[in-house]
This record gives sequence, structure tokens and C-alpha cells, in this order.
Amino acid sequence: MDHFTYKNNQLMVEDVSVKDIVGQHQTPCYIYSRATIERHWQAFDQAVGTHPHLICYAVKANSNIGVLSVLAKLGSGFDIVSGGELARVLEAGGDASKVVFSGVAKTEQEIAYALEQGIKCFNVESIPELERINKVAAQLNKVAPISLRINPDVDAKTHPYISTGLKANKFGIAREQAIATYRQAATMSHLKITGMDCHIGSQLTSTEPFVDALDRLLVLIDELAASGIVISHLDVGGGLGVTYNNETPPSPATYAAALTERMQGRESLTLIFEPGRAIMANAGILVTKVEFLKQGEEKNFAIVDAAMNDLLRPALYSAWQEIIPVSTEQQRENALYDVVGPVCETGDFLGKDRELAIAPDDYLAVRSAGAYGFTMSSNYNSRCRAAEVLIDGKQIHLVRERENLKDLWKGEHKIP
Ligand SMILES: Cc1ncc(COP(=O)(O)O)c(C=O)c1O
Ligand SMILES: N[C@@H](CCCC[NH3+])C(=O)O
Repeated sequence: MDHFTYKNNQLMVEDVSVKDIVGQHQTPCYIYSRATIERHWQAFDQAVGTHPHLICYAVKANSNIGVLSVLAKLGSGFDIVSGGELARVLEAGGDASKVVFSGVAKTEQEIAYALEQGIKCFNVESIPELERINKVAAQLNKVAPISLRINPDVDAKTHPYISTGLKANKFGIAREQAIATYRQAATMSHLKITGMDCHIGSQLTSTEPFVDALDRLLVLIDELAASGIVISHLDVGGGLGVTYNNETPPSPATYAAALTERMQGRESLTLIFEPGRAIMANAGILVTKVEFLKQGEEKNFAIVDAAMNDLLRPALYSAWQEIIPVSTEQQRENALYDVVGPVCETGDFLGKDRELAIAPDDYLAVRSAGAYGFTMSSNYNSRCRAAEVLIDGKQIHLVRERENLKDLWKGEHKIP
């Protein structure tokens, strides 16, 4: 069921009209649907079926603690990449023992914090990182559970900026070095080898690269077992794509079936998944107000009050996200617009060549903005970051207040 639909010409999020939400909280404003988040998470969880598994939602996609609290209540695990993300998970009520810690350069402080909280596993990306974790664990008189992130060298066939499983990428340990690195880890006194992981990229729209990567890891797992190192979990990362425009990614069910099929006879190996986008992208919109309509020599511009600092994906990856009117009540003339923000950059656009029937003061919704929207926002041009609202049925929860001017220089100091 779609929780972002029109009723009486008004765009609704669950049982509330977007017009009412922005009437209370103004624009730009991110709006998320609790029912959609829950539906996506449960669909993913059910798709994996009976194979022992843990869904570790990738916090980087959307780290608002209101959102995290919804997932924590479902019993979700979390994939984090910083101490900050761990703190958010704990603040939201998440369970540290279901947290996996990814990322190429965890600091000593972050490692100590994660060890003290008792996380499930560190996904380790290099030998120096193994040594660092071993050293910090020894200092704290603890044993750190670790998994090695293997770079399987498969082409995820996605945007080059978000492809992570190729030899040319900075991520993970090369397949060829995997066994030797595990052997080295086994000699370190304060490490416990518990798993293997990979993450080959984001916004994948076919199952083949996932299956290729899994097959390559299973070969390594068998080789490892033969040399006496037996692991208990296999983390296949995130990366399942969503439909922004006309992409046709596999459903979570198709994706999970392709992977679990390969796991038959390996029931002692828990599967970990790290989905971010598949849970959150289509659970949120960014609502913005049309400030001016401007006719250029070659183009019409709809200048809106949200900008690249609020939603970076169009500027950074030339990403396409659907832009729709919040109200279809008024009859207006159709025209082709570049939807642009107020930031002083030519790359500041939310959409190009969009057919819209709009007038100043109308509201627009950018769809599929629940993942990598607010989390990639900034204060560029000293713009206050947007409000975030979480809808639950008829209830409107303000889960992040709009920043105010003083927030802009918080922690800065004038000099005498
Ligand atoms: C290690 C890791 N896990 C999980 C994810 C989540 O990816 P996605 O949002 O594509 O599911 C990412 C981001 O690509 C990542 O780097
Ligand atoms: N930020 C990216 C995805 C990067 C995934 C992070 N590992 C996007 O918006 O598509």
C-alpha cells in the first residue's frame, strides 16, 4: 500500500495532508511515513525466510533518531560507520549487540566506544585496522569480534561514485589476500574471528552482481574452514536498489531468494543484510515551496526554497527524483521547468526539464527522498537545515526541529 497518495486533490502522507504538515512546520521539510518504513523492513525480513538472519539497517541512509526508534522497536540491527552513528542508535533505543561497525578508518576512540557498548562485530577493511582494534581491545582487556570485509572484485553496474566492490575501490581486502589476512588475524590475542562480509555498491538493479559476490565469498569460507577457521556469520552488505524513475530493481523477495538459494546446507551461517536505501528512500519526501517562476532565454526556472544543501543527490550524481505538486486543486498552465534552489552554484538543481503546472507559493514534493537526503545535507551558504517530520497515521511528530540562525555558528568564536 502506498502511503503517499492524493485524496481530494491533496497529497497525503498516511492520514495527514502535506498541506497541513507544512502549515505547521513550513518548508523545506522532510516528511517520512512510519507505516512505510515498517512495511519495507518487514518485507525485507520476511523475504529472507527461515534462514537464520539479521537485518542491520544502514544508518547512513537516514540517521534521524525518530526513524531509528521505529526500526529499533521492530527489533532491527544496525550497520554503522562512526561513533556518532552508534551514539544515535543507542539514543534511539537500539540494541548494541545487533550492531555491525563498517568503514575504512575507525579511530581508536570509536573502537573503544564500540567495545565498551558490546557491539556484535567490527567489519575490518585492512591489516593496520586489525592491529589497531587488537591494540585497543588489549588495553580494555576485551576481545573484539571481527569480520573481514572482502573486496570480491565484481562490477555492481551502478554509478561509479557508489560502486565499492571493484579492485580500483578503496574498500575491503582483496580476495587474493583474504586467507592470509584471516590467518594473521587468528594470531592476534584480542580478536575473535566471527564473520566475513562484503558490500559491492549501492542502487543495484539486478541480482547477478550480488550472487557473483556471494559465490566468491563462499569459496573463501570453504577454504578458510579447511584451514581450521570457522566463521558464524556472512554479511552480504546492502545495496539493493529502488525505483526512482523507470529502474526495475529486483524485489526484496527475488533478491533474498537468489541469495538464500546459495545458502542451502549452510544453515549454521547466519546471513546479515545491511539495507539502507531499500528501507528508507521511498518512505520519505522533501517538500519545498515555489518562490519564483523565472523565464530565461533558453529555459524556464522554478526557483524553490530547497536547494542542493538540503538534497545533494541531483547535484552530486545527476540523480533523478520525481517532483510532484502537493495540491492539484488549482488549474494551472503546464510548462517545462528546471527546478532550482537559491544556492550560488550552477549545479544547484533538484530536477531538470520537468513538466509542471505551478505558480509561486505552490508546494512541490521531491519523492524518494527518505534515504541519503537529510543525512547528506549541509549548511552551505549558511542555510539552516530543514525540519524533519515523521507521520504515524493521523499523528504528526516533529522529529527534528528546523535549525535557527544561532545553530549556524554554534561552537564558533569571535576573536577580540
Ligand atoms: C558498508 C555499507 N553497508 C551498507 C550500505 C547501505 O547501502 P544501501 O543504502 O545501498 O542499501 C552502504 C552504503 O552503500 C555501505 O557502505
Ligand atoms: N549517498 C549515495 C549512496 C552512497 C552509499 C553509501 N555507501 C546516494 O545517495 O545514492
